[in-house]
Amino acid sequence: MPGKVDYSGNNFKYLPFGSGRRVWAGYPWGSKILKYTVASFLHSFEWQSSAGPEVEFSDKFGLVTKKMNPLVAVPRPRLSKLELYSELSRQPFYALEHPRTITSAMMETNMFSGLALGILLVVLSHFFFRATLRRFGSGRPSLPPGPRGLPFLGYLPFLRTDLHREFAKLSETYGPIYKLWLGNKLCVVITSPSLVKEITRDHDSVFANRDMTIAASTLFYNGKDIAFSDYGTYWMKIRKLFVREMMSNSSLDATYDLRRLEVRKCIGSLYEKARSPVDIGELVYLLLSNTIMEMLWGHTLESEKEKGLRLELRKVVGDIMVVLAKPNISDVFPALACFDIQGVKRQAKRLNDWFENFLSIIISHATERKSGMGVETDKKVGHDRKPRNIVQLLFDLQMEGKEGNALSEDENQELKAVLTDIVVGGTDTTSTMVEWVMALLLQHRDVLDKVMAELTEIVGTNSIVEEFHLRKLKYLEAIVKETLRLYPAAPLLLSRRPSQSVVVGRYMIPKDTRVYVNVWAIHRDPQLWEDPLEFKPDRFLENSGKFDYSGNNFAYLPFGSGRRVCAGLPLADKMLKYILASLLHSFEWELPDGVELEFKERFGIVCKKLKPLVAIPMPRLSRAELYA
Ligand code: HEM
Repeated sequence: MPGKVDYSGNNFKYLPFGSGRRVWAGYPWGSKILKYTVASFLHSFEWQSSAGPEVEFSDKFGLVTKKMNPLVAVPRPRLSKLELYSELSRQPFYALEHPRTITSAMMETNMFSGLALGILLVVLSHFFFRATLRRFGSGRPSLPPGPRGLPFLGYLPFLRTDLHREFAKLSETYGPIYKLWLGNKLCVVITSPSLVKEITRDHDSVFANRDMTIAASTLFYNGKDIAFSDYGTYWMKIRKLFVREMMSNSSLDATYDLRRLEVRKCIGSLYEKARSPVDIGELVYLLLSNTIMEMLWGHTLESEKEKGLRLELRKVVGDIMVVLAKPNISDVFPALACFDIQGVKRQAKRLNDWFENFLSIIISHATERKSGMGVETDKKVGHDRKPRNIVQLLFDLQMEGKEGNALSEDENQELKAVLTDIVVGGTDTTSTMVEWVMALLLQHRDVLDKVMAELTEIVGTNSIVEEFHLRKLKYLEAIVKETLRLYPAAPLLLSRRPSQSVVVGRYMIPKDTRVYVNVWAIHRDPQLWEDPLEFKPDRFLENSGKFDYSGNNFAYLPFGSGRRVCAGLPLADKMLKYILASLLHSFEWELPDGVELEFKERFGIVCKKLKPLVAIPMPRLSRAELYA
């Protein structure tokens, strides 16, 4: 029995120093000092409680739980010689036979005098150092290297706003895996395919949590959406529903008419504005937001008030992407969160209020139309199948097995969080990429000519682009892939958070670290890509099988990798190519006189062109009806 009950934490009925990896590293010292003090006190004195036999044991709860009332006792010397005390006591403690608290008695002994306290600290640090060495040094991996930063603030004051570039620069000094302290938040940045593989393949489930920030929690109802919810049954349920009902081949086939209608409306409106400058990002954003809304609830926003909201949506979503990526002092110093020093929470709340209003209109439309639209249950695929109304479906799912037709506050928030995700994730990413592709094509006329030739060959100028043409447009596909390489929409993906400490490379990544994957830097690594800064779509023609969007090639990850890979990938892939093919096939594009192209970015979770791309469309199809 004695061997079984020790302080190691292996007997789970007895855990005074904790257990497992986080067992208190100083427990051998702690237990020794405790025994030594008690033995010395008992051996040197006889003790008598000043309260007589009535000692009480009520406690005061805290991180360290203490005795509520100090124990007061009278020490009476019991050793044979006086000199035996002089070694122990600075003051003639032994001689003072009056009541004192045990803690003050301890403070009066030499062991706890100023000098001894210093020694104690050294001893403590020694044990801590040895424990750290044992854990991370000798045999056990250490934390990755990284810049030192300032005490308390860490690297926070040195961070520039374009994190992907800053992180890429730091990796030149510290290598493909390094750490940064942002305040007291430990962050690790990964910049190599083999390490990404460890995170998103070998330890995928450990790294499947997101690192929730105050901004994300405010915007997405405490992580009730798909992108920020923790890995677990709730995330699985909503992601599965979204992918099955909106992203499966049959659902996408069923919604083709909606996409086609919106693309044709966009081409028609461009035809009316032909030969005048057009803001491409704005145009495509409108097309995408209409498409997503049609797919979500079978309707776009049409009343005057709703049109106003529709026009504001792009700005709101753009601001959301920026606020989500902004380093926030409150995240790294939770004690300061109530001050919201940078106003990040206030801004996120304003954006969330706007979305609340927007989504309540959508939800009320969807529930009003319930009887009209209904959820289709037939399994027929093809254009004649009525598309499913996702809002209604989510609503029905929440209502399953319930009486009445009201959602609880929690369920309402879940519904809104998922819808915010789809509207935010589904619009800004794709429209941003269309804008980058068009800008690169206007800069590289040879590439533009080549893709125009492909469109003429595959589609012809007597007809319009249809989705079935897309798989034959190999050069266009290579252009899109090359643009996603140079300007990945989410250059740092969405950060991950390990659910337990784990070794990656040779280094320890502790539980709850914020992990960034710098895809932007990987996509521009000269060891992985020839002429990495050049726009050369042909590299993807030659290696078309080697690079897809699945996240299995860890040198090319525009949609992420592993379990948390982009959930909207099938739609994004289709829409990107369909919109680009339609814009390029229907018009010749020129820059307005005197306008110079530039490629500066506005950093956010989604990295956009800083200055909007403005270009002039000129009709090129054989008949005006093709624009109708
Ligand atoms: C060009 C377009 C797009 C790009 C480049 C893109 C990129 C990404 C990336 C990099 C991630 C993070 C993956 C990771 O952490 O490994 C992501 C997540 C996500 N994306 Fe996309 N995306 C695009 C379009 C879309 C669309 C159209 C939708 C929905 C309609 C969508 C919905 C989502 C969702 C819900 C997540 C979170 C997945 C999860 O955490 O389980 N995305 N996307």
